[in-house]
Amino acid sequence: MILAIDGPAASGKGTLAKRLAAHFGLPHLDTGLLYRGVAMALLDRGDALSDEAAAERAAQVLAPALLDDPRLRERAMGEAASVVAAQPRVRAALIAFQRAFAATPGGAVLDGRDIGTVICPEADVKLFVTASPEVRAMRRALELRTRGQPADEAEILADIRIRDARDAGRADAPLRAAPDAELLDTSDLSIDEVFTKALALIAPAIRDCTHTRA
Ligand SMILES: Nc1ncnc2c1ncn2[C@@H]1O[C@H](COP(=O)(O)OP(=O)(O)OP(=O)(O)O)[C@@H](O)[C@H]1O
Ligand SMILES: Nc1ccn([C@@H]2O[C@H](COP(=O)(O)O)[C@@H](O)[C@H]2O)c(=O)n1
Repeated sequence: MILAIDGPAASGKGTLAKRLAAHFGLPHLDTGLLYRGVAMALLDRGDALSDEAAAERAAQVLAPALLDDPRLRERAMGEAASVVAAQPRVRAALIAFQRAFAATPGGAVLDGRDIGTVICPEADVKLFVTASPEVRAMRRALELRTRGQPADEAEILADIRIRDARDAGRADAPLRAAPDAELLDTSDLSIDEVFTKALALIAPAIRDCTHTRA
């Protein structure tokens, strides 16, 4: 059973994906970390983020162990990731790893921007998680402050708007809901409420999937 969870930055898709993965006993891949890893490799080497050949090489040799590096979670890395993610050669180099993960026996949960549209268009469950930019900025600011990092909510909101526009506006695998995705706006929902609503939304697909395999 493959669960594809897409949505814009800080919408809560990762939180939901982790929770669903634990609930169904499936492995989870946060695919944003792959693009963050490519960006970090370029920045560490002093390569320009716009150097598509260098970015493609970094994507081809990306080591899964790198995905645990806490620097990947830094705010600037999200912005840098969205620059390299607009490059078709980078996206192409990361497809095989994501599809292999999705093909884990028993299934997997992947979250990102193009899981339901490009990586796993055949996914059994597709959710597109959103929240207003203001709510996302507030949640991200709270998250950063909890980690002891500075957080200016107005700056974060501006970043989020830029990232949304870049992710949705790129030619290759833009951020968008798959036509058969369930939409889930989390703006006015707590983390527990989002989980409960997601379970209700995906129940028919889970039932179909379980019956087909029985
Ligand atoms: N429903 C919710 N209510 C309140 N806070 C939430 C909710 N869902 C997620 N959060 C919090 O919002 C922040 C962003 O959530 P999360 O990391 O899941 O978003 P994301 O969409 O995966 O972000 P990114 O695209 O940057 O990976 C986290 O601090 C998380 O704990
Ligand atoms: N499937 C994906 C996942 C991510 N991206 C790009 O990476 C940036 C960082 O992602 P986060 O989920 O960690 O915020 C994001 O802004 C996208 O540009 C992607 O293109 N496809």
